[in-house]
Amino acid sequence: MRIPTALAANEEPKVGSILANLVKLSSTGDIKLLDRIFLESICELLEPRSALLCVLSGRGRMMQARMRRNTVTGIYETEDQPIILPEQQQALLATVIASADQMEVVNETGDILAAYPLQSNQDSPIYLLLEIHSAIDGDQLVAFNAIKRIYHNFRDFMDESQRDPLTGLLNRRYFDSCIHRALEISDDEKPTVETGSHRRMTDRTPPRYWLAILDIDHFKRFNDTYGHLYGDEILLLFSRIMEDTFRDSDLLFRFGGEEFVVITENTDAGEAKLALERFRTNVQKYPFPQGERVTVSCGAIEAVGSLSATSLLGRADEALYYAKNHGRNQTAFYEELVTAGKVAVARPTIGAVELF
Ligand SMILES: Nc1nc2c(ncn2[C@@H]2O[C@H](COP(=O)(O)OP(=O)(O)OP(=O)(O)O)[C@@H](O)[C@H]2O)c(=O)[nH]1
Repeated sequence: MRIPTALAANEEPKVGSILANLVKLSSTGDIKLLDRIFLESICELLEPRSALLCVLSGRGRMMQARMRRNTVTGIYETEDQPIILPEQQQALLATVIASADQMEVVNETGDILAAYPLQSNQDSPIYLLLEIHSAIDGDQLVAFNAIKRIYHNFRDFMDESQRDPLTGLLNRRYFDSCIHRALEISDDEKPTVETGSHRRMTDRTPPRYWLAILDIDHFKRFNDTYGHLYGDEILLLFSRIMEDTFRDSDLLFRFGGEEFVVITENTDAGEAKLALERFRTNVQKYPFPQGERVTVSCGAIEAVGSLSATSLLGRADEALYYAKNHGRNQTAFYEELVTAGKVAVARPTIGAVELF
């Protein structure tokens, strides 16, 4: 994605554009978008060579988003690829992570490298790393601090409203907006064959998504045998296995109780099957406390755009029901069950309403 910089070199930041950024920051309901708007705002205000946002996950992994100014066009470009930071930037970031204090150093080309802790007291602390030509002046500093504070407050708020408090996974409420976005993407980017018109076909393989409901088998037994706290521990460990097995880009939810959902991107059904089977066996192999063996049943379906979120969940649930009734500890794909005549084809629905 490219964004034009609103400011020419050496021009004073305009109050209007800063206010517009603050409004944008406070009006999004999506964490990834919030991170991007924050970086855009920082780029517009300070015109750094690059601005990098690092989010440390509880498991020590680092998620990054970076905007870097194209030296020819002057336009900022976001980088989606994993970033390997130069040694000096890595060292600076490590120092700031350890000290939780902001820090600046001058690099070999005379630019200032500055690192700021944005949310160092959270489970997932966030840091901002800037490469800037000259020190931030007084006016810029006021706006910079305001943008940082607003970003911090909204990210806190979103983290709380979108996450399940026990496991830290995304919650049921956040599911609706995510599934709609996944469906829009999978529908819009599907290759189309149109006679007479020239809809452009790209070489890029369109993304495909699978939705799976993951339900711990006989979970009630753990609560009944060892008590509710032990049950909570199982739920927490189960969610960690999800985080360790699925990709960082997959969306992981706890819907409530012992029911979890994953939206996972794969190239084809075979790859989706491998990912879910890997998860199922990882749960089965995991050394849970008290030597208990925990297993999971999964019901999965490809998330195609022609189906509503309600239909997708309903069909994944049918596949899960089948898995539960045929021995548990297995993954069932809705499409395969329909082909094999093991479940009836569901009638099309819009939202929760059946069409005929
Ligand atoms: N520890 C704990 N238990 C919960 C929580 N939420 C729901 N439960 C319990 O989860 C259990 C779910 O049991 P059931 O729906 O009967 O299903 P199950 O025992 O997992 O059996 P199958 O799904 O049929 O394999 C109930 O005993 C709930 O009380 C929670 O947050 N923590």
